[in-house]
Amino acid sequence: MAPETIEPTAPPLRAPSPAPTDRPLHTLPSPFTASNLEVLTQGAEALVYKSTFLTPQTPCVVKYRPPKPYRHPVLDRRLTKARLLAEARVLVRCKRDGVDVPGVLGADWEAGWLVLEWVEGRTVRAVLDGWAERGAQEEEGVLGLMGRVGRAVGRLHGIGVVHGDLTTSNLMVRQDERREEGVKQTNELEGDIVLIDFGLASHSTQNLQDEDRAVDLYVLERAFAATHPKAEPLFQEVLNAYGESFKGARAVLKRLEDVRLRGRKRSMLG
Ligand SMILES: Nc1ncnc2c1ncn2[C@@H]1O[C@H](COP(=O)(O)OP(=O)(O)OP(=O)(O)O)[C@@H](O)[C@H]1O
Repeated sequence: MAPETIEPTAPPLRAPSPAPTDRPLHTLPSPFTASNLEVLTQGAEALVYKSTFLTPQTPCVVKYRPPKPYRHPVLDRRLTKARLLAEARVLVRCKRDGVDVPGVLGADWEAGWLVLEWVEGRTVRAVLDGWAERGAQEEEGVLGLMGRVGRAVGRLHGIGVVHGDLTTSNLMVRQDERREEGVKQTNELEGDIVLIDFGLASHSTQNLQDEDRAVDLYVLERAFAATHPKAEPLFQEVLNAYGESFKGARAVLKRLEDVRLRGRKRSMLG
């Protein structure tokens, strides 16, 4: 696809002056309406909604990147488009190569939205918080969960994708479908791991370095230490499973040791 060029008639490259009216910036165009959208999160970059615009029985996720009033409109549109396309491409690639991620159902990069498959379940963060509140028992269940997280990240790295923001909020535990059929899922620690939020992901078959993969693991390790102190001692299980998950995983674990060392030096220097 030919790169977009800024037409000579475009306004000069400076921030536009504030709009004279209080035009709402976060309005999604049709087919989205207030009655088929429910806000899930409001991040700095994106608004994430649960939507029933397809059918009331088929929920989906709408990820909307609203225009940034402080950015030049031409650059803003170009950046939004690039980010949405990058996220959609990585998700499609993952799905194709058997990594469990939400499917892309649609996108309109001019309007700034992406529609993704709804994952029935909870984030690993919520699951581990619940487990800690219940007294951090069922260690075996958490070890199993850790192993599945390690294998899921390994599969991702094995196809040449680095997530870029691996936290326990960006990993979901898919709820067992049997629950919908009335058979209660006995243990919420069970369920496949689904990776979400590929807004910062990068993909490359040639240039992906062990360093990038090791930094991905390091971010996850730090997230566990900061948000789940009770689960941290079990984190080694993530690394054990990761080490077995693809050819080259052990070299990444070796590199992780260097990344940790640099991290420690940095925190000692303040
Ligand atoms: N496909 C999905 N199915 C179910 N829930 C989802 C799905 N995608 C996101 N969520 C929920 O919405 C929350 C926010 O989503 P996400 O992490 O993609 O957005 P974000 O962090 O605001 O995005 P970005 O980092 O790209 O600005 C998740 O933590 C999760 O609870």
